[in-house]
Amino acid sequence: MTRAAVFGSGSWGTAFAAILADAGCEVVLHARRREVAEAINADHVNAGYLPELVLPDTVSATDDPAEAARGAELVILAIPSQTLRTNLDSWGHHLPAGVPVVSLMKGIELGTGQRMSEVIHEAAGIPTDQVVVVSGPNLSREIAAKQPAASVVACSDISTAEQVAQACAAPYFRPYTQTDVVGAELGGAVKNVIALAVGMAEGLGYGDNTKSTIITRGLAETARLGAALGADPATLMGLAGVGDLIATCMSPLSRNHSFGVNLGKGMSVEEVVAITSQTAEGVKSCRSILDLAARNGVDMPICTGVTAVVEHAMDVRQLGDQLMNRPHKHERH
Ligand SMILES: NC(=O)c1ccc[n+]([C@@H]2O[C@H](COP(=O)([O-])OP(=O)(O)OC[C@H]3O[C@@H](n4cnc5c(N)ncnc54)[C@H](O)[C@@H]3O)[C@@H](O)[C@H]2O)c1
Ligand SMILES: O=P(O)(O)OC[C@H](O)CO
Repeated sequence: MTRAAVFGSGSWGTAFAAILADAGCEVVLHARRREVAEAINADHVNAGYLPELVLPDTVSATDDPAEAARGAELVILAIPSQTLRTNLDSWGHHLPAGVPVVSLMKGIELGTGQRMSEVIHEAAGIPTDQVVVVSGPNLSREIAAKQPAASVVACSDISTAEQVAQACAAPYFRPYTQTDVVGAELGGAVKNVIALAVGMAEGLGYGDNTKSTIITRGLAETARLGAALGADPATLMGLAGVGDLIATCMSPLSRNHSFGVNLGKGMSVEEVVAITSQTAEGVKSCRSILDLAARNGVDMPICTGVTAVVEHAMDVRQLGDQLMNRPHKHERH
């Protein structure tokens, strides 16, 4: 039985712990707060995040990172992107050597413009051929309800990707292996910003033509960034690209989508943050994605507009006009 350590006991870390357990792993979940770990051990439920999910007996929890990491044959990281480096600086030295380290995060680090796999490599010294990315249309509440879904397991070393895919293959969770780590990570990070834009459009009262237009042109700007950074275009047409883009942009369960809806309805960023208890990665990563695009000479008009709204440089009601009134161009450019 593979022993897996999951760091981050929020929505996705908890749902992924259940996937691993249902795939036959013994799982230790690391929670920052002792009372959360104790409640999970006592009740087999993480009430603050996924109260409807009863965790199997093979999932236990601890607030001690050394204890979580001890003997792990597989490490999973499911914490907010902008706090990953601080977390790894604090307990990354406990991670066992020579085991796959899986990123579930969907963001780009502010300041450095690094993808999460790059942060893991740099901050925890994990060799790149042991860093794995799992990304796809995986809304945690649907996964927790054991509704069928698939995902991409990407690693530069295909045998490591296959090892991780084997460990997380559950009856309701179907992994597909990949070697395009860059494409998988960009698809996951940029779709959050596009989902904010779709949410804003919905909040402003626009319908499905508008939303489909944003999704499709959002995919176009993701593909341009991917091309500049060496991603395989096919990855962005797959589960980690268009698959996740559709799920996140269309679902009321998406935190990014919901955040955008509230902005479109006229709430301020601060007001939405105040009522949002979970991570909406696009709000922080819009700036880092835009900086990464600028450094690579890539035009990302939807990300530019979303960032302007998030940073108070533009009223949400101006976003549509700004996007519609740009010079006309060929669809492929
Ligand atoms: N929830 C989903 O449906 C889902 C699906 C796929 C990917 N993801 C990605 O997984 C990552 C984690 O998302 P989530 O939904 O589990 O988030 P969440 O907000 O539900 O949970 C975040 C977890 O990280 C912990 N954490 C550690 N250090 C922290 C810090 N300094 N500040 C705040 N929290 C800290 C929190 O305690 C919490 O357990 C994100 O990058 C997200 O985009 C989420
Ligand atoms: O709730 P969101 O917007 O963070 O999206 C969750 C997942 O990334 C969907 O695949």
